Amino acid sequence: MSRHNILAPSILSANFNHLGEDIQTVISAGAEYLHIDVMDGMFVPSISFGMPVIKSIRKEQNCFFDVHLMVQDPGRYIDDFVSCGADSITVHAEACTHLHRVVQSIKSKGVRAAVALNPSTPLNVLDYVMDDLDMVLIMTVNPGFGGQSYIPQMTEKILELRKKIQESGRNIDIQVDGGVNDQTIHTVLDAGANILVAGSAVFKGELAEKVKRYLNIMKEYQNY
Ligand SMILES: O=C(CO)[C@@H](O)[C@H](O)COP(=O)(O)O
Ligand SMILES: [Fe+2]
Repeated sequence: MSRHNILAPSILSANFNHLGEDIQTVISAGAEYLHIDVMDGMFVPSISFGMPVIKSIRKEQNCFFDVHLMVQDPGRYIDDFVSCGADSITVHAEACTHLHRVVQSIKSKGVRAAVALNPSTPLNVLDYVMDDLDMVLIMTVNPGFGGQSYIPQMTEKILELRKKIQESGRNIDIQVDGGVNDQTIHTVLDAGANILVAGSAVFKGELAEKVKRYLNIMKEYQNY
């Protein structure tokens, strides 16, 4: 079966002094998604950036905005993130009291809907929303910071999710986020992930070279 693999550089690890240029570099090198981490200091300990920053990037970029909301009760902000340019919105299952309602609200705005699971959250919390999802995000670190190490037990979780999706005949992307780098990229692709977020591995290196190298590796897994 043919699989569409996508690289999603996370700007959390970018140098904000020249953010616009660096985004252009990773997109020109072939990255299809731009991963945008929003943190509220409540759901996760850290605070990153929000709507004004995204809006301002959107003025100069028409690439795909993959917005990862690490925000408590994200249903309050769906309209805002759609109007600042999100193409896909990911909410955490753990942050939503009414997950089904939030997913419906994202879909009703005509953008892609995704749910993220923290490392300790089991896959079965998705059972009754799966039909409405375009993507599931398996967190391979505890959310909140860039530059953490991949949690090895998450490989089993990715494998299990890939099996579940295959058996159901659904067409749902599996995104992984956290600790994806030279050491772990083959592991997550082997396990069945097809959208790879990479923050520090891309932005702390030679940007274009890193993106191209990862895309070449991902090509080897197209017929998985
Ligand atoms: O959502 C998050 C962190 O919570 C991420 O998207 C990070 O930005 C990934 O960074 P690396 O682990 O790739 O450095
Ligand atoms: Fe993220």
